[in-house]
Amino acid sequence: MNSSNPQYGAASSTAWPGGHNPDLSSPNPQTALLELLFPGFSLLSSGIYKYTKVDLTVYFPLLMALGLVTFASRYISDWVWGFMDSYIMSTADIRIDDEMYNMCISWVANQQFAKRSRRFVANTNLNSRTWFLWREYDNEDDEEEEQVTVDFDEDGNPVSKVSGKEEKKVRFTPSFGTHYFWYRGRLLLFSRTKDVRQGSYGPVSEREEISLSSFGRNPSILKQLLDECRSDFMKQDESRTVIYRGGLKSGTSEPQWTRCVSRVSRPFSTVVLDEKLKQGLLDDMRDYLHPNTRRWYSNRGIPYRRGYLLHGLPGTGKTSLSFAIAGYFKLKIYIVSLNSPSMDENNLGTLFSELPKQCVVLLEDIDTAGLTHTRDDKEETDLTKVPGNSTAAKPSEQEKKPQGRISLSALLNILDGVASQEGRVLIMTTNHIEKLDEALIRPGRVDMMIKFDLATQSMLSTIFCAIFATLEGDIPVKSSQAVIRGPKSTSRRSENQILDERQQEKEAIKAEMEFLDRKKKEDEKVAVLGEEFANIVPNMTFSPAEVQGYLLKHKREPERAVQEAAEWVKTMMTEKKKEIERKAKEEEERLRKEKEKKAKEEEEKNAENKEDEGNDSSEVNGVKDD
Ligand SMILES: Nc1ncnc2c1ncn2[C@@H]1O[C@H](COP(=O)(O)OP(=O)(O)OP(=O)(O)O)[C@@H](O)[C@H]1O
Repeated sequence: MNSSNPQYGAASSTAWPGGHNPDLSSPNPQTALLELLFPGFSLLSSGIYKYTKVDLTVYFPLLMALGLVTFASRYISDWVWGFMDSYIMSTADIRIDDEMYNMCISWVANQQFAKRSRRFVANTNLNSRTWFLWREYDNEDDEEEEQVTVDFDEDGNPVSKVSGKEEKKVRFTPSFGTHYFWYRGRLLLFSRTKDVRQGSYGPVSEREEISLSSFGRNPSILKQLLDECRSDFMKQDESRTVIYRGGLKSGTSEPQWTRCVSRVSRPFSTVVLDEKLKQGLLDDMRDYLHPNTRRWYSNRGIPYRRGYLLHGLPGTGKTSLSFAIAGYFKLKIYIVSLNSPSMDENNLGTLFSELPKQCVVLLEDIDTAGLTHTRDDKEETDLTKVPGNSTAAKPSEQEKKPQGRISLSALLNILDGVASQEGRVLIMTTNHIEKLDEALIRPGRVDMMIKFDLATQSMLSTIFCAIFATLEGDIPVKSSQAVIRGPKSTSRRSENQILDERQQEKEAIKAEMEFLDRKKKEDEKVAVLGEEFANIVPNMTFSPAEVQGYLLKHKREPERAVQEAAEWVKTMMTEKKKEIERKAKEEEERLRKEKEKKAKEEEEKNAENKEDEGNDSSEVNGVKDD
C-alpha cells in the first residue's frame, strides 16, 4: 500500500490539500459518494494526485453534478424514448411466425445500412428461424443462388465446387439493437430485440422480435416500406411455384401455413396427358380465375369455388399436374395432410379460413386420409360410413383403415362452409376413387374429374421424346464460341478490338446455327426411336413414372434405351406378375383367416345358445318338478 495515497493515507504523514485526510478503513463520505457515482474514482484520483498533486475531491460539487447527470441520464433517456415511442413515433411490430418476417428481413439484408453494420447476423438462409420444421426449406429462395455443389474432375471423380457463384451465399442482417437508416428521405429505425417472453427452450434464432419505427404519428411511410418488402419478395417468386404446408406453429398448438419451398414452375406441357383433357382443364380453370367470374358467381348466389379430383394409378402424373397447373396460373399451392396427427377439425378449419383469395389447395391421397364420421372412433356406425360408398364396410377392412381425427362431415363443412375462402381451387388426388364417399365428390365440391391412365402408345413416344429431346444447354458450347452479347462499351475501341468482336459474333452465330442444325437432326432421330420404343412397350401396361424411371437410366443413350426396352419389359412383366401373385396370396390368406374367425365366432355363439337353452330347460323342469 502506498503511504502517499491521498485517499487511504491515514498512517501517512502526507498532508491532504483541503484538509481531507481519508482513512483507509473509512473513506470520507464525499469520496464514497463519488465512488458510487463513478466506480473506480478513488483509485483514479489517488493516481492523479500522486503524479500531478491535483486533488480531484476539491472539485466535489462539480463532480457531484456531473455524476448525478450521468446517473440520471440513463433514466431520462429511457423516459424520453418511452415518451417518444408512445406519442411521437409510429412502430410496426413484425411477428416472427409471419411471412412478413421473411419479406422484411430479406429487404433489410439488401440495404446499405445492413451491409455496413458492424455487428451483424450472418445467415445462409434468411428463413432459418424455421429450419427445424421443414428440412427442405427454401434453399432456392435467392434468385442469384446456384444450387450446384458437386462437379467432376477430368477422370470423372466427384469434387465439391466451392467457388464463385456456386458458393452458398451468405447474407448479413443487423444484429440485436436499434439501427437507423434513411428511406425515401425519412429517418427510420430497424430494431431487433430478444424475445424475453419466450422460454429458454426453442431454437435461439426463434427468440427475437423485429420492428420498424418512424418519427411522427403518421405510419404511412412504414406501410409503404412494408409494401415494398412484400412486392420485392414476391418478385423473386415470379417464375416459381411457392409451396406452403399446413401444420402447427413451432412450440404451440396454433395452426398455420408455413412456406416450405419454392420451385421453378414445371411447364404444363411436360405433363403427358390426353391433350383434350389437358386443354379442358386449362380452359375451365382460366374461366374460373377470370376477374369477372367472381361477380358472375355472386350475382347468382353460387359459392365461388372450384374443385378437381385427379384419380388414377400411382405414378401417372396427378401430383405433377397439380403443381404444373398452379405454376401455369402463378398460384401458390397449399398442401395439407389430413393424416397428420396434429390435424383436427378445428385446426383444418382455421387453416382453410386463412387461405389467400386465390390459391390451389392440394389434398393428396384423400382415400387414405382415414376420415371418420365423428371423432369418437369407437362408434361402430362411424366406421361403417368411412369413405367408401355408403354401403357398410366389412369389419376387417375397418380395422385396417387408419383412424383419422377429422370426420367426413367436418371436412365437408370446412370445404364448403363459411370459413372456406372463396376463390380457391381445390385439388384432391386419389388412387382409389371407388373408396371415396359420394358426398365428397358430388358436383359443387368436385366439379371436374380427370382420370390418369397408364401410358398409351402415344404417351410412350411423347415421354421418350421429352427425355431425349435436345434442349438448350444439353450440347456443351466451346468456350471460344460462348460470346456474351451485351451492350457495347461506349469507350473508344481500337480497330483490332472491333474486328475481334465481329469475329466473335460471327462465331457465336455459327455456333447457334450449328446447334439448331444438330438439334433438328437429333430430334428427328429421337422421334423415330420414340416410335420404335412405343411399339416395343405394350400399351397401357406401365405408368409414366415407370417408363420415365427406365428411360432415365439411359438418359444419354436413346438407341440403347430402345435396344434394351424389350428386356426391360420382360423383367417388369415378371416382377408385376410376381407382385400380383403375392397380393392374391395375401388376399387369399386374409379371406381364409376371416373365414376361420367367423366360423370360430359362430361356434362360440352356438355353444352359448346351447348353454342358454340347457339352462332354460332345466329351469322349466324345475318349475314342473315344483
Ligand atoms: N403423365 C405424366 N407426364 C409426365 N411425367 C409423369 C407423368 N406421370 C408421371 N410422371 C413422372 O413420374 C413421377 C411421379 O409422378 P406423380 O408424382 O405426378 O404421380 P402421381 O400420380 O401423383 O403418383 P402418386 O399417386 O403415387 O402420388 C414424376 O417424376 C413425373 O415427372
